[in-house]
Amino acid sequence: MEELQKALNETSLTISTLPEKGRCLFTTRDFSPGEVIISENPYVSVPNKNKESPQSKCEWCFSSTNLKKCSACHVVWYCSSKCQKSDWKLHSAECGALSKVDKERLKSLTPSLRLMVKLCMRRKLEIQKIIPTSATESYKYVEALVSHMSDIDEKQMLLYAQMANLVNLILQWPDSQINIKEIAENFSKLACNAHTICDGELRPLGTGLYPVVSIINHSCLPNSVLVFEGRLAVVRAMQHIPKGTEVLISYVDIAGSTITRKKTLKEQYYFSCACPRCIELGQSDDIRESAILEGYRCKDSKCDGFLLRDSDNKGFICQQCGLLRDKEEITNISKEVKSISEKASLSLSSGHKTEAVEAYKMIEGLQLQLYQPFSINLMRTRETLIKIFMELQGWREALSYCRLTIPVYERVYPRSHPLVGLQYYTCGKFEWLLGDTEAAVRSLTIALDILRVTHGTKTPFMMELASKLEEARAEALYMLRSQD
Ligand SMILES: C[S@@+](CC[C@H](N)C(=O)[O-])C[C@H]1O[C@@H](n2cnc3c(N)ncnc32)[C@H](O)[C@@H]1O
Repeated sequence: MEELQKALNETSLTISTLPEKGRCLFTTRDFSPGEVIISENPYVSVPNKNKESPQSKCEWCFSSTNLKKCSACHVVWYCSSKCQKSDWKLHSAECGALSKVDKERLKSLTPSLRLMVKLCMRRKLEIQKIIPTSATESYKYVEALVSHMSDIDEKQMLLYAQMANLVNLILQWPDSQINIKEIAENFSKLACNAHTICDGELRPLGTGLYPVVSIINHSCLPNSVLVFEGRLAVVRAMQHIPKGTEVLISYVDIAGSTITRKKTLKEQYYFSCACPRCIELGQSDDIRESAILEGYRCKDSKCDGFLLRDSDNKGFICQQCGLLRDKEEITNISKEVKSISEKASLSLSSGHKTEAVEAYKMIEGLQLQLYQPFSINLMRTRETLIKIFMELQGWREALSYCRLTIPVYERVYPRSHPLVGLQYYTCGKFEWLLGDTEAAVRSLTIALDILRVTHGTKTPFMMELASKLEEARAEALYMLRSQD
């Protein structure tokens, strides 16, 4: 760790340990908004391949274009010989094992199994000195990661043990070289330390283990943000961070109520969050906010009061006008939403997009009767409608739903959050496509102001955004001049 501490000193960071959090990363100088605090290449990474992201991706850079399959294992793809060469030391070892796996077993080779196979391979190659270690890259930093083995239940433990056995079957190493218990523990480490690698628009591309970035703890009011530039994890300051402050990112979607966030963090990361937002739990402002985000609306459609469960458990009482909303009425609408949701997702997965639009619009209508206008469930339904309308090239409908989500985004995320910037970016793109140049300039300007802090300015994604804005500005100016 001394070696790592020395390397971190050069980037104005220091590792400390707090009894309630374990290891933490602190700043040793001030950081300005948008400044890179730390960046790290993955120790191991693997692209995703699932229903939501079915296309193959380059094993090294995650690109989905110009792909060629590895001719030996037929599992891994590369977009260029440069990427193939960069991955060669690790892949040549993995390739040998994968080529021996029979076709049936290959079908059940999930990204997490592959990530673990790569982790075992990298450890072995480090011991054999085929892959060198450095001050920031070494298996010893994987060993230092928290595993929460004592917190996981028997069922989970059994699952990890079964997965470890599958890894063993793939590796086919002699008994002396394999430690099933260590592999099972590493699965547990991946669950609370690995990061989803996303593109500039925060769409998931893969999973990576970044042992140094993994030292950073969580807050529901983070001062930093983790984004990816290809496979490189980059942590940027979202605000001014004074010297001596703990660097904090958010591990989960911070849009939920305090109860929801705390529950997710406890289930996945085994800690009780005591961040400045979470310590408000149970206070009147927090109760009100939770009821607005996740609770029901008043029976009187003209009243905008929030509802709390009544003491007799008959239903929910509006805190503004005192009306009772019957439990049974709420249950009936919720059941209807559930049943239409099942049909809607079925239509969507089977490619019947027009049918899916109708179903999601019905859900939206029911949710409008059920929830507050700032409801997170309602926002999620509208996000789905935006996605389907984009696929159907229904730009006008997509824009109107996008505009409806922005006030909710601005309420549930800090102003400087990348998701707020990206929603403005989406809105600006629709406005531009629909010829509303002035509105597009407004939306893209807000998007650029937010995203230059979270994403920097030099990535292809940010350069594209900047050039779109320039184009929109030039067109707006031209239109103004031609009106004169
Ligand atoms: C990715 S690791 C972060 C580094 C970790 N503290 C360590 O010692 O290696 C995630 C784990 O850190 C701890 N952690 C992260 N954020 C925390 C917080 N705000 N409060 C308490 N524990 C936290 C939890 O044990 C969690 O499972």
